[in-house]
Amino acid sequence: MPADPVADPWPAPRPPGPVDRVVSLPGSKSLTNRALVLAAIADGPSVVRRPLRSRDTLLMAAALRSLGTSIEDTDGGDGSGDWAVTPGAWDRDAAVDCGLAGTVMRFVPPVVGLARGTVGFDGDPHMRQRPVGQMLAALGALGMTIDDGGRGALPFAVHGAGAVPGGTVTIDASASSQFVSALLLAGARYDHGVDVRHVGKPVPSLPHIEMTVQMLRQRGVAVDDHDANRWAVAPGPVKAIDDDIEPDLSNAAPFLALGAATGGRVTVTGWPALTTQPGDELREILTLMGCEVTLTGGDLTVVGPEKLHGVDLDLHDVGELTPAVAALCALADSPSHLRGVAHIRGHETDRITALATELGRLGADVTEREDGLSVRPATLHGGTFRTYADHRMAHAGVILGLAVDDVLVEDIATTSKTFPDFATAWSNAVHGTTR
Ligand SMILES: O=C(O)C1=C[C@@H](OP(=O)(O)O)[C@@H](O)[C@H](O)C1
Ligand SMILES: C=C(OP(=O)(O)O)C(=O)O
Repeated sequence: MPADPVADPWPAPRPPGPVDRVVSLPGSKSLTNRALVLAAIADGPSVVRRPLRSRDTLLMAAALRSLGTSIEDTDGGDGSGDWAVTPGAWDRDAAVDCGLAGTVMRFVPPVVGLARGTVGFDGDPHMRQRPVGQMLAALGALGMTIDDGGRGALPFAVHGAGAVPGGTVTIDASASSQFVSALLLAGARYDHGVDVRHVGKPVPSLPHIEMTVQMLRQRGVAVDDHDANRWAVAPGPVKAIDDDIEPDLSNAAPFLALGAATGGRVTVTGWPALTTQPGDELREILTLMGCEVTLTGGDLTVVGPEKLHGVDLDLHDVGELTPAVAALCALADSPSHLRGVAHIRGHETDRITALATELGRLGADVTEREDGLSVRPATLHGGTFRTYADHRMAHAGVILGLAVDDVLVEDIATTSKTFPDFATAWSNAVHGTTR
């Protein structure tokens, strides 16, 4: 019988002293899933090099394959090679499992309009709670036929007619930047392109929209993002290009925290000099917390201070970093305020409530706010850190385990959403050479 991850939580390893470690990380989820979608609607075959192979990206590959795209492992399937993508005739009905991947639920429906067939979408139980209604309404306004039973949520079906008129559309994307990215990714292949105008509270995670725009431009697509809250994609082909996937800089957070929280040193290799990934912001955040941070020739090194300092941060643009940063704040010697992230209540779980609850259960002094958390210094103790099927909650749990004895992390395997065999990589990093 396999172990029950809830009944048998994972003992988070605690290093005996400051660590000195060099780590290489798997590829970026956000870059891999965009590269796959763009390759599938491109004007010829291409290769996604060093893709992330994790639950979210395997679900994306499966979704695109089910439409009729060929995605082949260039190494015969041992998991170390690239993905060769050949666009195919999208002429069939299909069923897409979104799992808990926002990128699958949001990026795939807009391209299904280009297919001929009816495609059903569903996912994990919590996926039915995650926001998508505004995006489905926008697709309707652009000329697509969606059947969501009036729920504005999973499960829903998209009826592809082989072409999408496109044009101008207004959307409230304050719940997720992925609504905008999704429309832009498909937009060049719509008859009139797409002109997306956001109306509502500020759009979160803007670097992820910049990532989308940059990847479209790299493929010869004209995008006008001159005005705030407006993105216009001109109609035309998406050029097939081979793409190298950067390491996932958001998943670097726990590994950099290993240096930060132990007063040790961790180097992450392959850090890009220029990137649209929000994880790059960790350099600034960790510096503010008292770390020494240097980027030399693609090696990012973090040296932790004797004691981390609290921070007052608006994480609106980089909300996915909140769980790791909140865990570090709970280890700091002064108060912290993390603001601007109301939208992360719609992530894999309500991350604000989950963090307040679980940090609090281990003794942290936390106040939950509508748009974030306040954390004051307190003496933490061991216990079970629940993860709510959220990979980044698991990252928060293991970070606490660096400085607190007997932290048990529930369902460590939930990290497979964006990181293959995280538990082994983490144990190796923690138990590596110590100074
Ligand atoms: O486009 C993307 O790849 C992502 C956008 C962000 O979503 P939200 O805008 O919903 O926060 C981010 O949090 C998510 O992890 C990945
Ligand atoms: C919000 C996240 O994921 P998703 O792509 O499922 O929205 C995340 O990875 O932190």
